[in-house]
Amino acid sequence: MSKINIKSDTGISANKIEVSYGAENILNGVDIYAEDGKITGIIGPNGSGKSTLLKCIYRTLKAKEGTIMIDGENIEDMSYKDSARKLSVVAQHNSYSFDFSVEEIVLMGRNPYKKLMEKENREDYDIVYDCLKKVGLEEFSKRMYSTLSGGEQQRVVLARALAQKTKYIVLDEPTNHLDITHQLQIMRLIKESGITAVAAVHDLNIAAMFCDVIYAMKDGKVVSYGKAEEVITPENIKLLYGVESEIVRDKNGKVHILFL
Ligand SMILES: Nc1ncnc2c1ncn2[C@@H]1O[C@H](COP(=O)(O)OP(=O)(O)OP(=O)(O)O)[C@@H](O)[C@H]1O
Repeated sequence: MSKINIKSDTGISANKIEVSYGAENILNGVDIYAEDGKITGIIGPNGSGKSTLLKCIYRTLKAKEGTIMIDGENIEDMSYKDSARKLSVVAQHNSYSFDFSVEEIVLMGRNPYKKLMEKENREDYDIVYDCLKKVGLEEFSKRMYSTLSGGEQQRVVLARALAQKTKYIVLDEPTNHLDITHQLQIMRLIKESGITAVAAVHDLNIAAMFCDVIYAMKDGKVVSYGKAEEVITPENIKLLYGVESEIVRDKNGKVHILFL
């Protein structure tokens, strides 16, 4: 693999990240770089370390070794409030200890801009309703989150992340639970919003359609990275998943995978 071309003052870089649970190494010196304005995809089989890497970036896990830099600043030197103004998250599993309405959950996206006990204002509500509209859920604002389907819940969590108005977003399988209409809607929304995204994506065709750069992970290491056509090859699919495949191009020239 060639050297990753990192700009030191913009984007998100994960540098030589190592994580272990007990004696088991989960990430073995992972380097990735998410360039401003691009969607960076992370693919790889179950258990390859995608979520673990994303958790280090969104600060629910501290790496044993290595650094995460956002716009040239080490996240360890940032307050949680400051990093939450830069980076929002759509995690893989989202449950709440108490039941909240959809509106209340999306309003949580405004917390990084509030002082302790400060009330939401008109602008916050306008942002919340604009984001609910973007994910097609404005009619659901008063519904309780627990009563929504898995796909509707996923879109609420995305609306909350968008309401945070960050430059960067981390998404752990954002199309999980979504039917194909909503998978395409959500990925287009992320692409068109111009937000810089780092996303773990299981569906290789979705990754090929929407990601500008793809990193392929296996056993806690990056084994390939580049544009979709460089990474999504029959050889890499065999290496990652042990499956035979054929790559064809759709009418827009995007790679499309046929599993054999
Ligand atoms: N808290 C933990 N304790 C022990 N092992 C863990 C813990 N969290 C994750 N692991 C292990 O780390 C490995 C990587 O997990 P991770 O969730 O990062 O994989 P992934 O690539 O995101 O997988 P998936 O595609 O299934 O979501 C797995 O083998 C998992 O069992």
